Amino acid sequence: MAFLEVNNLKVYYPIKGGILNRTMGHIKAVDDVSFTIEEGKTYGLVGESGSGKTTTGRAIIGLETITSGEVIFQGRDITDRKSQTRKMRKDIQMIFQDPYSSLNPRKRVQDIIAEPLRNFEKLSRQQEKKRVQELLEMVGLSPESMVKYPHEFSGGQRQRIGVARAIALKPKLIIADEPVSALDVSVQAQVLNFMQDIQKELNLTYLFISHDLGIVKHMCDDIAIMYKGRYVEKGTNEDIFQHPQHIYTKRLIAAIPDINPANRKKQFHYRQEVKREYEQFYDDYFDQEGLAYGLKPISKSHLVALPEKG
Ligand SMILES: Nc1ncnc2c1ncn2[C@@H]1O[C@H](COP(=O)(O)OP(=O)(O)OP(=O)(O)O)[C@@H](O)[C@H]1O
Repeated sequence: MAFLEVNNLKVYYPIKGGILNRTMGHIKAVDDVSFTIEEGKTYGLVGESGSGKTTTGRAIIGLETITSGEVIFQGRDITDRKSQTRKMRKDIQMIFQDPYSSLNPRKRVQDIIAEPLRNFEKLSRQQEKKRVQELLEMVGLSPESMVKYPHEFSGGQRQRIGVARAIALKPKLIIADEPVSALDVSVQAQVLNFMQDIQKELNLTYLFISHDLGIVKHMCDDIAIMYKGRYVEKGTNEDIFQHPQHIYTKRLIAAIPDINPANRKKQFHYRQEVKREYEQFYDDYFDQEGLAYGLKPISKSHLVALPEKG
């Protein structure tokens, strides 16, 4: 039995218009996406802005209405949020992208971290304080942090507070939506390493959402590349980085900056190779079905990426 199973997930948003505000069509934010995650592993969802990563994560946790498909968590169907038990809701938590806006600026750290505990567990004042202290210690912050407000912390520290809140209920699955993209590069590595440590310590499973393939390479066991709500390619970390099949994946890999001077020549040649393949693919694509897809071939640079070939 897979730990988390997502089958044929679709999330469509209606496009309203006209004087009667009728539904004129749909934005297919997630369009027929399926994957499984094994316990204790990290599954990466990668793609450019608007590809449907966040919607996928939010749909799993019940924050978006699912148009069709199913979500099975530890053998139980949790597609419909109403059917989720309190226990299931505790078991899946989310870490948000922006540690600056996701923490309530008017609340003290103690109240921020204790909020899920207050919703789900009946603890005495004393027990709650002890638990918050333990959580702060776990994420590497001092007990004095309890009485401070979010603005008194750096971005990396705030994301640690976000993690402390997410793990307060001892969840099993954490959906981490771009957890480090709002942070300085120098702090990103610290937070990512810390997330890996805590994963081992608590046997957590991650659904890791990112637009940054370099980070995903570092973090994820299995990876799916998304484009316009659909999968372009999925596989193990090795499949994706050592043997990418799709030109879109190859372009993303070619775009990862390599700061090691020893690799520059290799990377230059790889980029040239990918560019040639992309141009060939682009020509084939527009010969066959360019107009059907509704894209005007204005110039090659006009396109960020192309959909799956055939
Ligand atoms: N509530 C909504 N109503 C209508 N359209 C939406 C809504 N939420 C998302 N979308 C659309 O769904 C598509 C997928 O959005 P989503 O946020 O999942 O992408 P993403 O890959 O996470 O992008 P980003 O990295 O920029 O957050 C986009 O075209 C977006 O405009």
